[in-house]
Amino acid sequence: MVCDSNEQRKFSKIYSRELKMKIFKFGGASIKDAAGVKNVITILQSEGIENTVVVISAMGKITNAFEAVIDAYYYKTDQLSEKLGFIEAFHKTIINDLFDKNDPIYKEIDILLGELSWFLARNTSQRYNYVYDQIICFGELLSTRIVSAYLTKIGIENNWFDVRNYIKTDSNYRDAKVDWALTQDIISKKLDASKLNITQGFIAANDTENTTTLGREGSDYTAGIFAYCLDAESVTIWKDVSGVLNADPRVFEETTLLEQISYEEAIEMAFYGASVIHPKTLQPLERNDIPLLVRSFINPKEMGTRVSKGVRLVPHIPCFIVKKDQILVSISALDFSFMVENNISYIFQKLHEYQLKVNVIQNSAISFSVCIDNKFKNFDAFHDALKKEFKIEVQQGVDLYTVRHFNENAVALIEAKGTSLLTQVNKETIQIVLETN
Ligand SMILES: Nc1ncnc2c1ncn2[C@@H]1O[C@H](COP(=O)(O)OP(=O)(O)O)[C@@H](O)[C@H]1O
Ligand SMILES: N[C@@H](CC(=O)OP(=O)(O)O)C(=O)O
Repeated sequence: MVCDSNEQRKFSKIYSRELKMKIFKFGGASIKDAAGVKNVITILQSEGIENTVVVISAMGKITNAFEAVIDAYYYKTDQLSEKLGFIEAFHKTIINDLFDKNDPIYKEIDILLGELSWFLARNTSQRYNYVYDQIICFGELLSTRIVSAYLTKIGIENNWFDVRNYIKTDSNYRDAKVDWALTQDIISKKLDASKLNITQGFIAANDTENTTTLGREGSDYTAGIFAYCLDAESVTIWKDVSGVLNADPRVFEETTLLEQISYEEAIEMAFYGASVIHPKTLQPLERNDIPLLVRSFINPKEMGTRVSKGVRLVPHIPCFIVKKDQILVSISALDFSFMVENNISYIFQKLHEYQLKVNVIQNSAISFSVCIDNKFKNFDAFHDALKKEFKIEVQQGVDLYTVRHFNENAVALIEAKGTSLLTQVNKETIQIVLETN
């Protein structure tokens, strides 16, 4: 029988879709202890383990523990061996709970910790960001070795690989940019799509094989990179919450699950500071129209949130995003002249130079206000650089609330939390800077 070309196209689409890969990402919270590792394996078994890439972060809060090692090493404090001891003991406790004493994992962990000691002893570089990436990567190398070994122990064949041989970046340590063409070429040629693949999130390598990283909390982004390069069926990020909620549950007592949101909505939420999805993750998915599912590793039977193209927000309710500990700065010229293009562009240049992230901007004829994040602790230097030419008023420790799809009740809820210092409204979004104490 000869199929017409439409039929053929339909068939090949269905067929190729069946062969498409799934990408799963498990963050630190999901594997913070031995019970967490077992739970991840149960989820993999019930979801199906073929044609899958599993991207895994460092266990629990171990990346923070590695940052303490980096500081002790770089600034030569006497706490280095204590900080290293904590990391070793943390992982050994987990493997003691998961494996028999003669399991090869003990040797693998010792080899990795030996490589780390070797680096600490031999490194001569003074470049902080380079040193940071060469050390921080051991969190993900350790966690993925443990998960892979546990799968092997219980008889599930899997393919552990070093993601640094797949994702290639420039040499901008701690915030490296992906070389998409090279990465796609390597992934499409090397990755065995038929297997259960286990690899690291967050880390990558440059063209001289040095480790680079994609920015803190970058494992979601790694999942997005694999999904894009493999034109995957979907990406599932497994979290300790039921999905994307309409507010951060650590700040708001009552929250509602968003069952369905568009990429655009998710990008807006991430832009305004919602920390549940890493902002860079969505772009590669949106480009290839790959759905992102955010599901609970605590209740894996629940559907969670589906992020996809052009869909309505369901349910259509106000969504709250909070950024704590911001600085509100109001800047005006000393001679009361207008704040126009030339001085505003000069101020922006300085904000960029001192790595101050601007979250709200408002200007009037003679003053210009910005609400900023002082993540890199450069605010005092910025203030010193500007105070000779401008009058600057500063209010530290304020909170920035953003409400998407706001209504009267939502605004009243926020305003009841403190004194409103600045409000900015546009069609879908209101931003309120609050003093709360
Ligand atoms: N809008 C939101 N919806 C769901 N969770 C949110 C939201 N805003 C903030 N969170 C917080 O994000 C946390 C999950 O993100 P994160 O800790 O980075 O996970 P992981 O370690 O798995 O990457 C949740 O525990 C929750 O407290
Ligand atoms: N371990 C890295 C990368 C990451 O994304 O972790 P998590 O998925 O636990 O947020 C970090 O903590 O920054």
